[in-house]
Amino acid sequence: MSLLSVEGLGIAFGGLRAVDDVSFSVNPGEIVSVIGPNGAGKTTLFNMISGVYMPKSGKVKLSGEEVTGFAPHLLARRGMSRTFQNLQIFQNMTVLENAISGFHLREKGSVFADLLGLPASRRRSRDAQAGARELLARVGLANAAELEAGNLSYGALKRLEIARALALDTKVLLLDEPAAGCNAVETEEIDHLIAEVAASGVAILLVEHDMKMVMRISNHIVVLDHGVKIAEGDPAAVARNPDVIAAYLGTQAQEASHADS
Ligand SMILES: Nc1ncnc2c1ncn2[C@@H]1O[C@H](COP(=O)(O)OP(=O)(O)OP(=O)(O)O)[C@@H](O)[C@H]1O
Repeated sequence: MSLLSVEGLGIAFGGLRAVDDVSFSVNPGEIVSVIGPNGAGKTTLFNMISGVYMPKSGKVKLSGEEVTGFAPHLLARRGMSRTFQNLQIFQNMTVLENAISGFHLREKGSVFADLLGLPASRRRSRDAQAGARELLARVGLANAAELEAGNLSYGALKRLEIARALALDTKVLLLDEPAAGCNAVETEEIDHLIAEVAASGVAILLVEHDMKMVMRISNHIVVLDHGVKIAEGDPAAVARNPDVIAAYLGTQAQEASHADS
């Protein structure tokens, strides 16, 4: 069974159908990317899947259970986490503290138990610390645990954000432009990390503008244009699809005519 399935998802802003009747699914270990020209509806689709926007139509299912419009923390408890285009890292905290913060969404303990330092709360924080160190090792940041996050390179910050999103026994990981702002070396490190996470059985949904990266790491690509799914398939099939070529060439032609005028 698919870990994530999106069935006929749609939303409109005013009269504009930003996403219209989009369906696809992501299986364990699979990397699925959503691409499309600017304004195609990628971010809006992501926001509906991750509980930021309530869809007007359609369903989101996690392992067969309907979770349409569930708040992000409820999705996280069911195994779905996301990263954001803009880094959500606490720059003044250490790398380890940032990774630990990823564990707090799952915790059910009371604030009073934490304030009083009760045994259950001490155990939880020991577990979170051990889990966070494991995650840092997984993303190649074990040696940076005690550094202030603000001192990390941009690529390392992006990997820290992925580590934090993995803290919750994540089964479905949504990555919003994980390589944005990264140089070629950092992008390659993120490539490897995403492939490694997928190989561990996590279902990955990716929105990314770096087309080379998308073509390199995706098993399956969904193409949106004006809110509608115009194509899907493996990278080679999508790259030679005439509708996809026309959608991208159309945007370039528009940009060129704006540049001329
Ligand atoms: N909150 C909103 N209110 C009104 N219109 C919106 C809102 N969010 C997005 N839109 C519109 O919906 C359409 C899809 O936008 P969206 O940001 O999802 O596209 P995108 O594919 O992510 O674009 P980009 O590649 O530029 O990030 C656009 O026409 C956009 O102007």
